Amino acid sequence: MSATFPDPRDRLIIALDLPSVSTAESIIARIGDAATFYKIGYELGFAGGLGLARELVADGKKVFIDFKLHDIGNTVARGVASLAALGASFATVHAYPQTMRAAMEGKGASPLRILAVTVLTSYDEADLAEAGYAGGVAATVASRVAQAREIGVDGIVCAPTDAASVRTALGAKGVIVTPGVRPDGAATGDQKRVATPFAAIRAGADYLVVGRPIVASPDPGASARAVQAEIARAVA
Ligand SMILES: O=c1ccn([C@@H]2O[C@H](COP(=O)(O)O)[C@@H](O)[C@H]2O)c(=O)[nH]1
Repeated sequence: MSATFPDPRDRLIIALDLPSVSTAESIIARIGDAATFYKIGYELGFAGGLGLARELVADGKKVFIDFKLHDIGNTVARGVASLAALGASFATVHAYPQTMRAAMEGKGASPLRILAVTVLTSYDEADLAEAGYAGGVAATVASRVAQAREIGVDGIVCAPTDAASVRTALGAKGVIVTPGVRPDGAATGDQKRVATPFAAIRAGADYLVVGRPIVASPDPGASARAVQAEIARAVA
């Protein structure tokens, strides 16, 4: 693991994949102090969520902006500089070398950590082949992690099922963030490479991203605390 976490709450990142700021605010209020870290992606980000991100930062929460940037270098660097100014803790880019270099340049001396997305957790071997990548999931993840490490990116987003091999390739220094996390019995939805919170932490993940199993739960605070209890069991 690349960091120490005195509080298991800090290792859970809740994905606010919700249609409006008011819906997100209501879920955040119900979760209360059970969460310290929120992720904002396309759905909420394109519905006014960047203002909410600023408010969360002002309230002392950590914010992950998950727009998975990929564009010409100048555009990526300037976009990342704006996310650094917003006070985000994490931001994602696709793991293409030019994009990763531009993002590292754009963040400058800010504490924003750039995470490179390897192979989406909704992809299996057939999806990757259909997208034109012949090498298979494990080899593609390995080659992207090697390039990310060479460039000096701060961390990696990968499936929990890839976390052990990514940790070996990355060494102790890089951060590993795993979406595709599902408590036992939770619906997988469109996620294809999944594991439980316990297994993800044991495989070497630093942070777990969990969305629907928490934000669509009848009691989001209790669901968040259940994931954190599993994280605590995994590190005990
Ligand atoms: O490979 C990836 C990269 C990012 N994500 C994001 O994580 C959450 C997962 O939400 P769930 O509801 O827990 O499935 C979502 O915001 C994705 O955009 C990912 O799933 N896989």
